[in-house]
Amino acid sequence: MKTTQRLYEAAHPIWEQCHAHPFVRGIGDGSLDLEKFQWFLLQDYLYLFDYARVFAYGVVKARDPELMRTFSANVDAILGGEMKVHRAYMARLGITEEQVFAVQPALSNLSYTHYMLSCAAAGGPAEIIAAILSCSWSYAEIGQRLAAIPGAADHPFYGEWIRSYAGEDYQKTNDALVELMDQLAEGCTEAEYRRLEEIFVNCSRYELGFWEMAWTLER
Ligand SMILES: Cc1ncc(CN)c(N)n1
Repeated sequence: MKTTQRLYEAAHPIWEQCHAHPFVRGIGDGSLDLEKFQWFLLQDYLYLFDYARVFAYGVVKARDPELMRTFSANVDAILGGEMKVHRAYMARLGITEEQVFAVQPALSNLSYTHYMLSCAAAGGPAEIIAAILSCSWSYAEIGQRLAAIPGAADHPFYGEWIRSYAGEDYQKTNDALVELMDQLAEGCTEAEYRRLEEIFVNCSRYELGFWEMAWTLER
């Protein structure tokens, strides 16, 4: 069995809780409170800077130039790609970048990013990909599932969010990360695999916590 298949199965019950979370369901049926989405957006914008830093650790730690370029391209894809959608929503809501930086990250957010950063600092490229993969992959799956709901991707407000994560660019970037995880884990021992699984499952738990943070407006 592929490493990523094992990881997926290990985190599957948590991912199903993410799909069933009222925040995610609310995006899908358009009923989500704007205040909750706005809080999510602010927290997620802050989150993405640290998420990009996790990839930046990969640039530092990769020995292979091609792998270095892959990590670097992902830093770019976050700062210049995924965050564009956030900036578009911020413009629609009249929020400036300065206002975002004045917001304190919620502890669920801070704990998540610091966990990823500590895994990246202590580990190598495989641990780094394990730390970012549940983030990238779970959103790819959420985007696809929400886009399959009739009319959801055309919603005048939440449609853009759904289309961005269900879209080809995001899906392709995620597919490449899934493939990279399998490549980096090739030939690893069972103990090494267990460490990757521990990181992947913990990050999935943090993903669920992030939805809850936004839903409860955790300060
Ligand atoms: C918390 C979180 N997790 C995942 C993603 C998708 N990159 C995100 N934007 N934010």
